[in-house]
Amino acid sequence: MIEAEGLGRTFKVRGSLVHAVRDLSFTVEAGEFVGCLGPNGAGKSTTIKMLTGILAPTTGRLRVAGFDPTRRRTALARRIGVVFGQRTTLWWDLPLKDSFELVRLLYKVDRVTFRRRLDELCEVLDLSHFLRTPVRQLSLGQRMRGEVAAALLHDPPLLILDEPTIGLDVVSKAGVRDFLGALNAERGTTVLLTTHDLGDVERLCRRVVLIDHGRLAFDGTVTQLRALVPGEVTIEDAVARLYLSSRPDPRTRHPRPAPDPPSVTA
Ligand SMILES: Nc1ncnc2c1ncn2[C@@H]1O[C@H](COP(=O)(O)OP(=O)(O)OP(=O)(O)O)[C@@H](O)[C@H]1O
Repeated sequence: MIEAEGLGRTFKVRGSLVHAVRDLSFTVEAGEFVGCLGPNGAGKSTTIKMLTGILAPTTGRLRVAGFDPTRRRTALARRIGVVFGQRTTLWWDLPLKDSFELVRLLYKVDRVTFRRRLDELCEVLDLSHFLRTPVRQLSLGQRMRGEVAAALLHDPPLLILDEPTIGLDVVSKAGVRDFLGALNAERGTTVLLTTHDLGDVERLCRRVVLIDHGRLAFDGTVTQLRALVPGEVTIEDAVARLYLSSRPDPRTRHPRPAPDPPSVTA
C-alpha cells in the first residue's frame, strides 16, 4: 500500500538547507495498522505530506495506493483518506452535513452510496445530534469525529492520520481509537497514524516506524520496541530511551550510547 525508498526532503531556510527527511525507506502492506512515532521536529509531518502528495520529495521513490503521489495527486485522493489533527478539512461556517455534501461532490460519490456510508458513519461515530451544527461550534471531540467521517465518506482503502487524538479527553480519545481499531479489523482499511500518544500505539498498532532526525530509527513490532530496553518496561520507557539515545549529550555533544540492540528493522 505504501512503498518509500530513499525518501528525502530538504527545505531552504534563510540560505541554509534543512534536511527534514533523509534516506527514509519503509513499506506498509494492505491491512496493516502502523504507528509513526518520533520526537518533535523528527520529520513525521513532512513524511505524511509527501505520502499524500502535498509536498514533493527532493529525493527517493514513493508509491502510495499504486500511485506516485506527486504526479497523480487527484487519482491518489480517491484512494486515501487523510486527517490532520491540528488542521480542519471541514468548512468552518457550514453545518457538518453541508461539509459532507461538499466532500461527496469533490469525490464524486453517488447519492445512494453516500447516504448509506453517511448512515453507517453517523451510527458508529455518533454524529447524528450535531450534523446540523456549524463546524465552528463543535467541540474538539465532535469535530474530530466529523473529520474522520469526512475522510472516509469515499471509502478509501488507506487512511493516513496525523495526530488524530491530540487534545481529546479520555472518553473522546477512546471513541476515536475504538472506531479506528474496528475500521482496520472489520473493514480491512490500512491505517498509518502519527502520534505522540503512546496509548494510541499500545491500543491500535501492531507495528511501529520511528523517525528521528529525518531518518528511520526503528521499524518493528511493539514487542520488539519494548525489548530494546531490558526488563519489564512500558512502551513510554522504550520510546523515551530511543529518543534520548539520539540526542547529543550536553557534556560531550556526542550522541549518547544507543540502547542495546540499537535498532531493529523488520
Ligand atoms: N515548510 C517548511 N519550511 C522549512 N522547514 C520546515 C518546513 N516544514 C518542516 N520544516 C522543518 O523540518 C523538520 C521536520 O519537521 P516536521 O514538521 O516534519 O516534524 P514532526 O516530526 O512532524 O514534528 P512535530 O512532532 O513537532 O509535529 C523541522 O526541523 C521543521 O522545522
